[in-house]
Amino acid sequence: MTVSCRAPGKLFIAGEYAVVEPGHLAVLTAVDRYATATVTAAEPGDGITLHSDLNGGVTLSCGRHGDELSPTSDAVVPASLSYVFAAVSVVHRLLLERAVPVSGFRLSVTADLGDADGRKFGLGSSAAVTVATVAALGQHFDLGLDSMDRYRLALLATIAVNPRASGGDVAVSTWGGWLAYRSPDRAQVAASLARDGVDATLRSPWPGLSVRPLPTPTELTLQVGWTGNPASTPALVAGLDGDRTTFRAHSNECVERLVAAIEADDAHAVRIEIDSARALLVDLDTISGLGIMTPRLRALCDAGAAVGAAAKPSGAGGGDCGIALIERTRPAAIAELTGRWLTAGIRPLPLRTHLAEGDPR
Ligand SMILES: Nc1ncnc2c1ncn2[C@@H]1O[C@H](COP(=O)(O)OP(=O)(O)O)[C@@H](O)[C@H]1O
Ligand SMILES: C[C@@](O)(CCOP(=O)(O)OP(=O)(O)O)CC(=O)O
Repeated sequence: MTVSCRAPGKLFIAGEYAVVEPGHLAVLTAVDRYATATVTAAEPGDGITLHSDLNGGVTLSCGRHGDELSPTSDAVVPASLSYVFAAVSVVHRLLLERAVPVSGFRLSVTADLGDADGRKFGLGSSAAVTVATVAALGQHFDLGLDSMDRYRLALLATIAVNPRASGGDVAVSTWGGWLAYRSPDRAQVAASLARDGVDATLRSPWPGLSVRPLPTPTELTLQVGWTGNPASTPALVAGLDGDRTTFRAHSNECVERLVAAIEADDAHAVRIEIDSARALLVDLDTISGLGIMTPRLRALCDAGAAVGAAAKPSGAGGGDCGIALIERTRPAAIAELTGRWLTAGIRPLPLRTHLAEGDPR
């Protein structure tokens, strides 16, 4: 028996950086690029084997030591398998808590979230890989996990690797479509995990967390441009020291208005709030000197302004992708936008929204 599950990548629409603080709001959308996790039962005696297609192929054998999963022999977990290993470890602990017999398996993960040369676009490969792994193991062991369980397990795995991660990417990779997300207090969640275990933490309150599916805008199309430069999100987030209360408050107000505009399918209001979100990021960048706005991201936004699209960096900035929202009824302006991006060395990515289950659009 083989089980295969895929999970989509993501783009931040607004709320980056603010959403790192528990209870703060972001809007994200899932895109039609995926990570896929495949689980097959192992031959008797073969234990647990993890495999990723990254870097030409990486394999790790794992075994149980006490209640923990760890690499067999003295191997360390390679960075390319850190999220997969963390996800398997969390599910493994849940299996032990539920007294489910842990028979051996081979888990293999692939992703198409970068280009053919293996360069990542910043479409949330770590979250997609983590969510796909949890989903595939949940099915393999018949754990009866719903979306909230899968999100929570994937977030527990994610913060084991990167404690500051907001989990917005994990949420949108779980639910798909457009999503309004408020991040939970990850320190409290981690404390609950250490104190009460996985199963109890799945059922406990997660202060700050809220997840709300949004309708996909009908009048606007999302254009995505890749700067060609990969960025390091943890390094950028770590640089965000000092008191950012004002930025976060303004961001929250802006994203709340954006959510209302998306729910009303009001294209004009959506564009206004995207412009405000960009202005807030530009101010944050100026005050903090983080390097969010690279010359190419600035060019990407300037091209948007020149054709009447609302454009901004997506995610931590410093490279990766930017987005532009523009009315579907303006094909000439869309063509001009992509032409300007190409001239500025920005590669348009032909991405579409990965719709949430049951979304009629
Ligand atoms: N195909 C894959 N197989 C296994 N793990 C992957 C794969 N793609 C990405 N990852 C994990 O995600 C990490 C990259 O995460 P990150 O740098 O945050 O990029 P992103 O912005 O795409 O999430 C990798 O180091 C690896 O641990
Ligand atoms: C700064 C952030 O709010 C947004 C970062 O978004 P990116 O899209 O840059 O993320 P990855 O590419 O997946 O690392 C940090 C966070 O929310 O954790």
